Amino acid sequence: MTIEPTEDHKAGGLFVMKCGGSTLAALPDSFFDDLRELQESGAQPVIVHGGGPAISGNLEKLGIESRFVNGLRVTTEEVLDVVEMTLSGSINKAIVRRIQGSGGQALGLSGVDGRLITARLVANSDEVGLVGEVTEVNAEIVQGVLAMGYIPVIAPIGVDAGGQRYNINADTAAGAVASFIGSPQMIVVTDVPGIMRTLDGRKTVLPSVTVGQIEDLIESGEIYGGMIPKVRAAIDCIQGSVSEVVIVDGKEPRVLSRVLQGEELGTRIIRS
Ligand SMILES: Nc1ncnc2c1ncn2[C@@H]1O[C@H](COP(=O)(O)OP(=O)(O)O)[C@@H](O)[C@H]1O
Ligand SMILES: CC(=O)N[C@@H](CCC(=O)OP(=O)(O)O)C(=O)O
Repeated sequence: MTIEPTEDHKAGGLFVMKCGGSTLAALPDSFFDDLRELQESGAQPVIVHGGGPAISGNLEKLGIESRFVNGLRVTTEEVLDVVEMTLSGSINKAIVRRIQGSGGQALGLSGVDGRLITARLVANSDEVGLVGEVTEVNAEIVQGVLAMGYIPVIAPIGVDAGGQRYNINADTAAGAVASFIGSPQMIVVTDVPGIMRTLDGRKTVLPSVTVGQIEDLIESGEIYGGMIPKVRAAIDCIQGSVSEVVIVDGKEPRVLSRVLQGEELGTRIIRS
């Protein structure tokens, strides 16, 4: 089974949207109405979501401290139970319910289901524990769900051949899904209007940045914290089938359709 993106994908074809935990609760109903309209008009959205703040909140309730190394959660088996419960459970189903509430069709999955996301330990697992990097995404499952008329809503948990599960940063997982399914575009929906930098003492959104400029922005400290995995995932997937990654604020009205129509909104990360 193959997916044929429309000639002009910006008018509505296959695209991956990553939705951050920072913004999920703040997304207005109109965001999901826009998504439903896109689905009705023939677009093929694929959602990969985060949920970092909800995981930290659940860990805190259990008296478990959250620790991060370079933006990655230090993940023990005990932490992983909470990560999986939160991402594959409450967060995933909340997104599915909101899409359905707007009249759209959605099907929730985690990377474990059908071995959708195969992963292995990251190189610095001695520091971060059971954190995974993606080795493969089963594109046929994504294509099958889309062909049935549902929006796949994917929680970023990976699994290996031996059945071990891994916690995967949601930006990293979204970039890998975009690459493996051959999506021309990834839209990263977050809580800021794009990549910002301070110019003349004022914070301004950069309309576009190249892969080359990103390293300088990280080096100078202007890109830090949660923005780092986003831009790193962008760099990785832009080297493949994805031609651009757009970082936008989910509270912006009709943000998805406006980005897909090519409106200058947020920050576009492009090859050069
Ligand atoms: N240059 C930058 N421009 C905008 N935001 C930045 C920048 N550098 C770091 N950030 C931070 O990145 C955050 C978004 O990442 P994160 O909180 O992990 O969001 P999400 O949950 O959507 O993945 C912003 O709220 C902001 O604090
Ligand atoms: C390894 C790792 O750090 N995994 C993340 C997965 C969730 C995530 O990435 O959520 P956001 O998109 O909201 O940040 C975590 O445990 O928080």
